[in-house]
Amino acid sequence: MQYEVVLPAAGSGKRMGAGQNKLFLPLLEKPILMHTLEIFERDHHCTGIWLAVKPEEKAFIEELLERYHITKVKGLPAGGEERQHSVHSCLKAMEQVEIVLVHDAARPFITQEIIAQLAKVAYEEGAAIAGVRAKDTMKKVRGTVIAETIERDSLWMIQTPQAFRFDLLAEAADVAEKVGFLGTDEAMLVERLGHEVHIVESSYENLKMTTQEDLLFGEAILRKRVNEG
Ligand SMILES: Nc1ccn([C@@H]2O[C@H](COP(=O)(O)OP(=O)(O)OP(=O)(O)O)[C@@H](O)[C@H]2O)c(=O)n1
Ligand SMILES: C[C@](O)(CO)[C@H](O)COP(=O)(O)O
Repeated sequence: MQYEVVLPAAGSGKRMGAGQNKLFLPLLEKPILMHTLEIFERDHHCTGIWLAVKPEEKAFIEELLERYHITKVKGLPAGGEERQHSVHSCLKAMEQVEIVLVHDAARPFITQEIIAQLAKVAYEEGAAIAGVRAKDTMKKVRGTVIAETIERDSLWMIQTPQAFRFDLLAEAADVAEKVGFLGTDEAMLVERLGHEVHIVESSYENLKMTTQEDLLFGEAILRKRVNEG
């Protein structure tokens, strides 16, 4: 199933504490952003990449695209204040396609098998998101006191990619903007419209590089993959 992908890359990386966009930090000598881009560059089903960037970082990212021979980028629209705004900025710049994936540029370990499964379910059902089952006991806490232990069997930790029929996500993003709703993922915007969103079981390796220790885990994942060939 063919698709185009939106990669929000206009964050600040505050929780990484590196004093710069964390996507430029290296994992085994290659910037995190380029690891992510190479996955979609290599995937024959991906027909276009849209990268939301900070205007002041655009020229540097264009240099990186050339250096790493990334050819599928169709546009680098300006990102916004929040991740949702950055994604919306790409959706507004795109031509109508059948299936669009949204994937955090900060998740450089997604596999082509999971991407393919998401695109297929989105084609059949309209909306599909990646996630993994919660592994720890989950509790709601008020202040420092446990308010409730939440039944774990139905809890999933949600990741990206999130795949949609383009017109469904575009409408959901437009409505959210109109009413001033801010979600932490794209599925929330689609759920608000009353549309079912399906889960596709992903991998615990599909980490988001968020804090310093993620870089250690990330390098370990890359080394394992290199050793496995
Ligand atoms: N206004 C924003 C905020 C985030 N992102 C992107 O959304 C993805 C997930 O966001 P997150 O991990 O929260 O990244 P940052 O916002 O950079 O991190 P922090 O919240 O620690 O500042 C990242 O690829 C990030 O670049 C974006 O395009 N535009
Ligand atoms: C969309 C997301 O990756 C789902 O887990 C995540 O919410 C994005 O990160 P943020 O820290 O909430 O911006």
